[in-house]
Order: sequence, then structure tokens, then C-alpha cells
Amino acid sequence: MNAFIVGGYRTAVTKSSKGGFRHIRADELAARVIKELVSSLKIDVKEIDDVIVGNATPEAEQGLQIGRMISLMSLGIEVGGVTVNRYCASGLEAIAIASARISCNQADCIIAGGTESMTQLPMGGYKFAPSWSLAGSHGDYYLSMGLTAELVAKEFKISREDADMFAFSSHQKALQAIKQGKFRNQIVAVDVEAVEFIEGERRVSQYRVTEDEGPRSDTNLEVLSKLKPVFASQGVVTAGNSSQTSDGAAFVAVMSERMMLRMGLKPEARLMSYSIAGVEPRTMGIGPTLAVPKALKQAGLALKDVSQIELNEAFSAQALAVGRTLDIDFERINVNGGAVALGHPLGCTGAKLTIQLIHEMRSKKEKFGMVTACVGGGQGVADRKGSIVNQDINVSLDATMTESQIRSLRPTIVYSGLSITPSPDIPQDFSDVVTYVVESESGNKLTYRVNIGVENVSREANLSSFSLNLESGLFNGTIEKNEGNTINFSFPFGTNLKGIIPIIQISPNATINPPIDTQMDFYDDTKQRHYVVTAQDKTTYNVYSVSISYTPITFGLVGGATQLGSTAFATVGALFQVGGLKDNPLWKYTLMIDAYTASGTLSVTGGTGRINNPFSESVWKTIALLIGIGRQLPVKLKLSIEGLTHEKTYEFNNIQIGN
Ligand SMILES: CC(=O)SCCNC(=O)CCNC(=O)[C@H](O)C(C)(C)COP(=O)(O)OP(=O)(O)OC[C@H]1O[C@@H](n2cnc3c(N)ncnc32)[C@H](O)[C@@H]1OP(=O)(O)O
Repeated sequence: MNAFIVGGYRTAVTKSSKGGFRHIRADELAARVIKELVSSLKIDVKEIDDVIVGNATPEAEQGLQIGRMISLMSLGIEVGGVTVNRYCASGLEAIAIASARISCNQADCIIAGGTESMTQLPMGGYKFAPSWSLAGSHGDYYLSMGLTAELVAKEFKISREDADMFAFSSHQKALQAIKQGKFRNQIVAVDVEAVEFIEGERRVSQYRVTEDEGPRSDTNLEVLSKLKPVFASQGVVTAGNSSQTSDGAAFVAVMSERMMLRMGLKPEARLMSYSIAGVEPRTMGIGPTLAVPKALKQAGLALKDVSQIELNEAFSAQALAVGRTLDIDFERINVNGGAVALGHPLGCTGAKLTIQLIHEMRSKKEKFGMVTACVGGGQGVADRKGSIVNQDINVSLDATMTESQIRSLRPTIVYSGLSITPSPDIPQDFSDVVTYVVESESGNKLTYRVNIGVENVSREANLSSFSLNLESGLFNGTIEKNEGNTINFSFPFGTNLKGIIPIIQISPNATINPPIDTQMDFYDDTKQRHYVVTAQDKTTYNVYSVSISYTPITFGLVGGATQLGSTAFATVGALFQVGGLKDNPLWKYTLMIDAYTASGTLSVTGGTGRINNPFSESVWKTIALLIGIGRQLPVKLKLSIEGLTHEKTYEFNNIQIGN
């Protein structure tokens, strides 16, 4: 089952201890984001399976299993909550776990992300309690993050000038992004109540936080170059080229494909692969140099396929070392600035960067993006199995597999008998035939030959035509590729669009969800129906959205009025017929009557009701008409059907009151 991210929000990120969120707790920030996320997507709380909260310092205000506290604060008793901690990648880890659980059919909807108040919790927590024996043998395992950045700078020859230049560029990009309003749609406004004791007096104030606080318009290379190193006296790491300690929260909703389609939601992204790699703790900053290739390999992608990368800027020196080692084009990294300018609220960062990445990719209509931090994240999985004919095992690999990967592949072999040679644990060069010998308990031997073929697996996930075969004929939807793959239809008002099996053509070997033979209702013109087309490679996909509009209805409206006596009373009304309408539970009519009387206009509702087929209705209403003798009675009839208003004015000459 595919798991999709269907939406996400974050708070602004503020400076720890001196910023806008210094008066609010991490759980309150998280609850605020989750409430907004769930209500904006109109998710029924009863359908949420879990809340997974990344947090890097889960103690004190962030303790007591903060994940559960947050689920109680935001969604109520019935939704569970759990805390996960992978330090700076906690928010990303939460999304990875949510995606994996949904992919395994263990859940349909999980809220995942992270929150951190570095105002309330110092890095490392309140009690530093290392293992004495480990500290004795590996003191460097407990180095401060800043010192690890110094070691990376030394090992990878990152100069102070380069680190400052990188930091300056991060601020410039972030300031530009804020100016262009790039973060506006991802930030939830947070109202803060500050209670402070100033000179013994309790003061309460309220304010709203809507914008990231970190980027500095007053920074420049000269001022950066003058900042003193903060972690090592002769070092390169300063307050200006380190990530800022910050407060913030960010969450996404991860949903199964079936629930997403049922709710009519559009996928924003899918986590395709996620990898962790271990490196020496003393140079932890280079973690992505191992994690990124691992994640790419899982996804069957090359770095060149990834158009956007959010590389968490724990420190400029570390980000530069990673970028240079992996030979990433820096133009693709952190296009809207990174943590040096925008801040790094540890447990929140992975989810925050995911949301920023998705928004950027969507605006540029890009396909593959990557978030990487101390551990790397990326996209994609691949699964290949062999078919056995006699003793020949033919394995088809898709074209995404590289030659060097084929030269060193470790197979998974299920066999019966005593032993198999060579051992499946040893990688083999499968560019040529590889022979395996299976020996039974009685000493019989069977030889199997493994032949590898590389087939071209299609990455095409296109929908080329979408038609609806109706009583009134075949209607072809217009596919607008430039408008996010929308398929537009226009029908005469009243066309029966219930329970239709559309005729759909997609790329060869691709699959579509909902499946091709699914009956669908299309009549509701306020909703879009989404179809996900997945290519043969099982990773490439496109989402198509079907939109329906109606051409205006034809209708007849006949007015009438009757005088009831010589006093000023009359009955006015209308007989109307609506052409072309079929039974539709959504459509209702309202008839308004405006009668012009001596004292002004009198409006009454003539009638309301459901529209059935065939439809014809007469509505009459008695109204007191205070008009003068001999006056004509103009009466206006106004018919509304589901927001479409049709008006007609009648002059009822036959009513001459009092003559
Ligand atoms: C796995 C991982 O991700 S590891 C990373 C985990 N995170 C960390 O380790 C956090 C790293 N950062 C830090 O610890 C802190 O930011 C420190 C220790 C480097 C600096 O802390 P602070 O002194 O509180 O930094 P702060 O941002 O307040 O800056 C102090 C002063 O330096 C100067 N300054 C800082 N940045 C700039 C800049 N870009 N331009 C000009 N002046 C600057 C200012 O004078 C500033 O004071 P002001 O804000 O009142 O004007």
C-alpha cells in the first residue's frame, strides 16, 4: 500500500531564549500545528491511527512521553501518540516510521513530525551523564557538536572564509525567500501569551508569531569575519556560521493511498527511501556522505536525478564538507536558505525541511527531492525476484541497476537440503552466469545456473485519455498537463454522473488507482476525483484530478397573480419547469418572490424543494399588497438552483386593486 504525504504545516522558527516562542512550550507549539493540519485537511479525528513526534531532548517540559501529551492536547483521548528520538533527524524519522507502517497496512493515517524548544531544554539535556567506561575508552563519543564541526573543518580543509561565505549566502537566500512569501503557506500563526515578572510585577502580554526570525538583513562578510570562534580558540566555527539554536514545530499527515482517494485528497509527496549510516561520532557532520548514496541506491536513482536537496546546515563547515565530498551542485542545495539562517529546532528540523522541500518542488513541478541531515534521507525502493525454469534461474533486473551494482550483488536464496555453495551471504559478479550447487542430506547435488538479464523497466506514468460513456454519448475529458494534470469535463446541468466506470488509457505496464474498472460518482462539481498512475518501475507516479463543471440549465418560469378581493391582498406565484435535470440528491431549488408594494419591496420565499425528474412545480403564496388604487403590480420571481440564479420579472397587469 502506497503511503503519501497529503499536507503539512510548521510554525515559524524563532531564536531560542530571546525569540517569540520563549514563552511557549514545545507541546503547545506541536498541538497548534496538528490542529491546523487536521482541520485544514478535514480529517475525521476517529480515522487518525497515531501521532509520531520527533524530539531530541525528551525530558523536563519535553518529557513524560511528549508524543502522547501532544496527541491528547491536539486530537483527544482516542488517538495515540509516541515520541521518537534520532536527535537532529527525529522529525524525519517520524515521517519514515509513519510511511513504513502505512505501507505495511498497519495504519491508514498518521500525523508525523517533530517539535523542540531549545529555550526550555539545553542541548544534551539537564543532566550530562556519560558512561564512565565508554568515556574512558572513547571520550570523543561525547564531544560537543561544535567541536565535531571543528574536526570536520580540519579534516576536509574548510577555511573560515568559505564557512562565512556559505553562512552569508544562507542568510541572503532565506531573506529573499521570506520577501517572496515562499514560506507563507506553510507557516501556522501562533498566538503567544507571555507572562513575565518585571521588577516584581506580573505582566501579561499577547502577540502573534508568523515569520521566521533567524535571517539577518544586517549581516555581511566583514561582520561575519570578525566574530570570534565559539568552540575552539583557533577554530573556524562561530555564532555566525553555526546553525542557530531555535524553537519550532512541524508536522505532516501521512495517509494510505486508499484513504487519500476516498477523502478526495491530493498527494503532495511520497517518501521513497530512507537510509541511516553510521560514521565516527567525532566527525558526525559527514554522516550524509554515506547516507545519501545509500538512500539513492534504495531508490534506484542517481544524485543527478534529484533536483532539490535540503541539506541541514548544522554548521557551514559540515554542510560544505558534505556537499564537496558528494560533489553536489550547490545550486540545488537549500535554495531558500538553511539552518545557519533559519534555525535548527533539533527534533522539528527533519519535518520542517520536508515541508519546505515539498513546497519548493511543487512550485517548480519537480519530481525527486531529498532531505538530509546528520543521517540521510532520500527516496525509493526496488524489489526483484527470479523465476526458476528447470535448473536455470532467470532474473530480470530493471535498467535502473548500474553495472557496478550487478558486479557485486548478494542474492536472497531459499533452498531445501544440507547446503548451498557458494554461500548466499557472499556477493557475486552477476554480469556473467553464476552457478550455485545445492547438496541434499544424502549427498545428491543439483546445479543451478543464474542468468541475469537487464530489462528496460518503464518509468512512464501517463494518463493519455479519460472518457465517460453516458446515455447521452461519449464525453472525452481535456487533460491539462500544465495545470497539475487536471482532466476537465463540462456537462449539461442535470447529466446523470452517478456510478460510472470511466474509460481510461494509461502508459503500457503502468497501474492506476482507483483501478480501471471502479465505478465512480462524478456529479459533485465541488469535488475533484484523483487518480494515481504508477509506472512499471513502481516508483514513478503522476496524479490526475478529474474536475466537473456544468453548463447552465434551461428552465421555464411562468408567473401569475390573483386578486382576492377589493382589499389589498393578492396571491402571487410561479409555475416553473426545469429542463434537462435528472434525479440528483444534491440539487435543490429555492423560489424567491419580490413583490413591489406601496411601502417598498416585500420579499418572501415562495418555496424550496428537491429537484426530481421529471420536474415541474407550482408554488403560490398569498401576500398582503398595500398598493394604491389602479396601480399595476410588478412582481419579480427569482429561481435559484444550487447557486445558479435565474431571474425573470413579471408585470401582472391583470391586478388592478380597488377598481
Ligand atoms: C546533528 C546536528 O545537527 S548538530 C547541530 C546541533 N545544533 C547545535 O549544535 C547548535 C549550534 N549553535 C549554537 O550552539 C549557538 O548558536 C552558538 C553557541 C554557536 C552561538 O550561540 P549564541 O551566542 O546564543 O548565538 P546568537 O545567534 O545569539 O549570536 C550571538 C551574537 O553573535 C553575532 N552574530 C551571530 N550571527 C551573526 C551574523 N550572521 N551576522 C552578524 N552577527 C552575528 C551577534 O552579535 C549575535 O548577537 P545578537 O543576536 O544579539 O545581535
